[in-house]
Amino acid sequence: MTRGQVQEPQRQDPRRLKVRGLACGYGETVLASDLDFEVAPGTGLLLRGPNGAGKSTLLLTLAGLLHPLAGSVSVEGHDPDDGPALHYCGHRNAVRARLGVLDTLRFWTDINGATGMEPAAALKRVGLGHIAGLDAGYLSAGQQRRLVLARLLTTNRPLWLLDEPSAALDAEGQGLLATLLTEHLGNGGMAVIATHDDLAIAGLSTLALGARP
Ligand SMILES: Nc1ncnc2c1ncn2[C@@H]1O[C@H](COP(=O)(O)OP(=O)(O)OP(=O)(O)O)[C@@H](O)[C@H]1O
Repeated sequence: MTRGQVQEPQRQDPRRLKVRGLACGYGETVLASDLDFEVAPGTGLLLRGPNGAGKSTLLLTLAGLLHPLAGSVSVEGHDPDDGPALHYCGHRNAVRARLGVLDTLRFWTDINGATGMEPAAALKRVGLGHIAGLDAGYLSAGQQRRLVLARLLTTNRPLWLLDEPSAALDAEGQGLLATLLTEHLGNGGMAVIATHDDLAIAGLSTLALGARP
């Protein structure tokens, strides 16, 4: 730096998923407790653990679809004027059988906000461009999963909560998922992903949930 130049302070992205003292479960059944973690821009968290450990339950709690049994979840630094902070993609693909593939994506995009890719371009990106007019009910399991990935692309939201996103995806589809996640994190996004598969992506740490007795 030459004399007289003022160095701009590094603009820190203030957004964070912040979890404090969180317990989640159903009624008297506590599946996980005393959870304290943060997910910062450009990073993600993998939820690991055996069947029934509570990964989906934790994701639902992070998404605000289940009340915490204790503690708090917040997405700090997110401007509500920018719309909802997160995408939640659960086990089910939320596909209506008699609605076309492109129309399904347009339907979601109309609801969620057209802040990302054009639906037709997003379909091509996930490898479904050639069947845009097909009724979504005729998609294979892996193709339905790809359609869900396209939903992430048509509406920009900083935090992706993904439950088994690679389920039913072939090797190429798993590579696509890794690429989309890498790009999302590279753009300052955040992610929490429950999976039994390997996801070779930089910037991920792991939270292991225990087995139930
Ligand atoms: N609504 C509910 N009421 C009571 N118990 C529930 C409810 N939903 C799920 N459970 C139980 O909570 C436990 C954790 O389920 P969860 O789906 O979170 O596990 P998971 O770690 O995601 O498992 P998997 O790897 O099989 O997807 C299971 O024993 C399940 O039966």
